[in-house]
Amino acid sequence: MAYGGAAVGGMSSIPSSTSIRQVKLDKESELRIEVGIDSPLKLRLVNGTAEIFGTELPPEIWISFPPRLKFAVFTWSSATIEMDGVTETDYTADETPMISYVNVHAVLEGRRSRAKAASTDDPGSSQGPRVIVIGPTDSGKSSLSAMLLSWAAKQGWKPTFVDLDIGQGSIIIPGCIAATPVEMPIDPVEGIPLEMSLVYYFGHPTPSANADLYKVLVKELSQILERQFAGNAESRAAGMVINTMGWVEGLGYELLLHSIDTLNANVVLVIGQDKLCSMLKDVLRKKPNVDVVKLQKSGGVVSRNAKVRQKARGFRIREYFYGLTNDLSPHSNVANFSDLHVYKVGGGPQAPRSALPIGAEPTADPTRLVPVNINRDVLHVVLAVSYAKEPSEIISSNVAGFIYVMDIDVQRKTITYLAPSLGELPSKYLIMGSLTWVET
Ligand SMILES: Nc1ncnc2c1ncn2[C@@H]1O[C@H](COP(=O)(O)OP(=O)(O)OP(=O)(O)O)[C@@H](O)[C@H]1O
Repeated sequence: MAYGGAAVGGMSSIPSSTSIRQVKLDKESELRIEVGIDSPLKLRLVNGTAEIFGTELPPEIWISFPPRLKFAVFTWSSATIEMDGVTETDYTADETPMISYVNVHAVLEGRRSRAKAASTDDPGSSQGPRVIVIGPTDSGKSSLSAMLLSWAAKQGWKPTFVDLDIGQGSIIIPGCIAATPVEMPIDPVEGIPLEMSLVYYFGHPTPSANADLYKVLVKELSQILERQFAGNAESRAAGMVINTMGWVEGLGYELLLHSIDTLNANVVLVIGQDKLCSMLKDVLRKKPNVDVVKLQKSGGVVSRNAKVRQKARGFRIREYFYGLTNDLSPHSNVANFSDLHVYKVGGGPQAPRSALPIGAEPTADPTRLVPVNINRDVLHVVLAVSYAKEPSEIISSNVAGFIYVMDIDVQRKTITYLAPSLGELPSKYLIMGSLTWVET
């Protein structure tokens, strides 16, 4: 799911067709929609009040939702909605977990207010809630994170959104861990504005490619956030909402525990899994300031298989360069092989076997930098542009953005790449993972 921006309604226009359908929603019910795969859907709130994942709909304004978007229009009171266009499905539901979600929000609000009132000299009590949302794939983690952030922003807080879900990547592109302050309710169409985001590139859609690097990057991100919180009482009191990966077993579970620990989460929300919830309660019992809360999964959450997820990753990358509605104009540039330094991170033994003590097994160094010779293997790869000033800073540096390799001319030793903006890249150090994309 893509979300972000200032307010719903950036893409309004008046529908031309006469096929407008009206849906009346009763108190605490929702209209669940999957937009058709080929054309957008227009929708407006005719009367009452309604919200999409925590962001209120403006009255009377037609909003265009892009193909394939899945969402729910929920009302606390009652609402009349009009739709114009094709949907894969749309139906109303009056059983939702929204009351329990908003109750969590109310508790978090109380903690934020108490943190704001506390003296900033007391780092413990001036820290607002650090909420981590955990659950299997397709349990509604991103949607719940969006609601908690939007409801907080609506009340004037600027909570920090931390996205550790490298599989989908709701802040920027898949393969990243990222954080950004959320200053306004999130626009379910436009996504979160990127300007303030802090992004680290892991490079793969699953952590198993290099789990130790994932941990290192979560640690880097947390250190920067701690520094920011130390100097900013407002964002410290607003706290964080952390979205996680849907891998909750084995290594995935271990990485979740690592994230809880590293980011000092003090509210653990577990969606829809009793076993996971009780495991976490058990292991976190020794941390009395951490609350583990089980929440019900919404029946509206749409499941996505591996193929759909893979496609969604491609759409996300396309959206980064071209915008959701082709409203961005990326630039293609040409550089010489010698102008760019591409590195892969991790892999390969740390030291040759001959250099190790007898009997010792060579271990892979998760943060080892491996220079990449630019050749046809780099074609169609998405590369992160590091802020590093020298190679030794690559692991600890966040990234400025991404380029996409469109063409490699081995004879002329030139590389043609697509960049989101014109001009020189902020750095010549590029990180390569396994993320590729074929422009369509
Ligand atoms: N109540 C709802 N009605 C309709 N669609 C919904 C509802 N809640 C969530 N969805 C949609 O279901 C899909 C999966 O939800 P979401 O992304 O929140 O799950 P997730 O647990 O974060 O998934 P992942 O583990 O893949 O990141 C999304 O497209 C989301 O917009």
